Amino acid sequence: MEKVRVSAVSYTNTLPFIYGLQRSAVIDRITLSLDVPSRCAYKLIHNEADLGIVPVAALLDLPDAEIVSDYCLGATGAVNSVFIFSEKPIEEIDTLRLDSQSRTSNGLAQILLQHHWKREVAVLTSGDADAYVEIGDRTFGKQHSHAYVYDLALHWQQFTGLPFTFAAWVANKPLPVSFIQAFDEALAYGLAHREELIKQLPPRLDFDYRQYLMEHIDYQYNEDKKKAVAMFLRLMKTLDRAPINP
Ligand SMILES: C=C(O[C@@H]1C=C(C(=O)O)C=C[C@H]1O)C(=O)O
Repeated sequence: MEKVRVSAVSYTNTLPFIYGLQRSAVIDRITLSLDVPSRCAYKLIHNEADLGIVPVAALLDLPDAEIVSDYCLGATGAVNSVFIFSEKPIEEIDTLRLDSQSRTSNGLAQILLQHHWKREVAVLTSGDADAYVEIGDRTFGKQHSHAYVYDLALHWQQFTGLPFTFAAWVANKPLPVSFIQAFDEALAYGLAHREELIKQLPPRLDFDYRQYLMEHIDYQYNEDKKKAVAMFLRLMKTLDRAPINP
């Protein structure tokens, strides 16, 4: 069989998965690329990859896709790496700039503005705005750099009572069951060895990697996370289709 083309997120949150894949025989059956989330989505949609950790918002553009793993990038409460940053309270913002690296969090921000905070806000993809969405490692240590900081997974939980799923392992075509099994075992191995991985990360005074990878990111794709995906996709369809990434 040809190698399976895998697109994984290039952020710290995905390192446990990479750690597991690199220590499994499955690594010889894949070509692995590391991409920002919006690019993972693009690759799956345009058949430049077969399997990826794909922002769940992109499922709307992937009619034949299947979530194939028991693991995801999620959170139960605060995630600590997906924010709206602002100098004004959310009640006073008129414009929001999206993050070009995101699909899901761009949608989540707009869902929360419309349905949770009940605000009508103009959405921009570039330029100056009252507030902006930012995801991933670029947010590390930035909690005190803005007057107002909204952790979007925390606000989703307050809005719905549910955990949140940012991205899930998605295949855009049927893959052999034996491959999927071996792949998932490699992911599980990486998660079980997070402490080893954390020891290898360069220490940072302004960010706690252990708390992030052991507590904030919640990797289990369980029933409540599935419910969250269904609810999120339903709410996405209620939005005026936002300008999103390719
Ligand atoms: C928790 C995060 O979740 C991410 C957010 C995504 C998105 O907004 O589309 C996609 C993948 C995840 O990397 C993060 O990046 O900080």
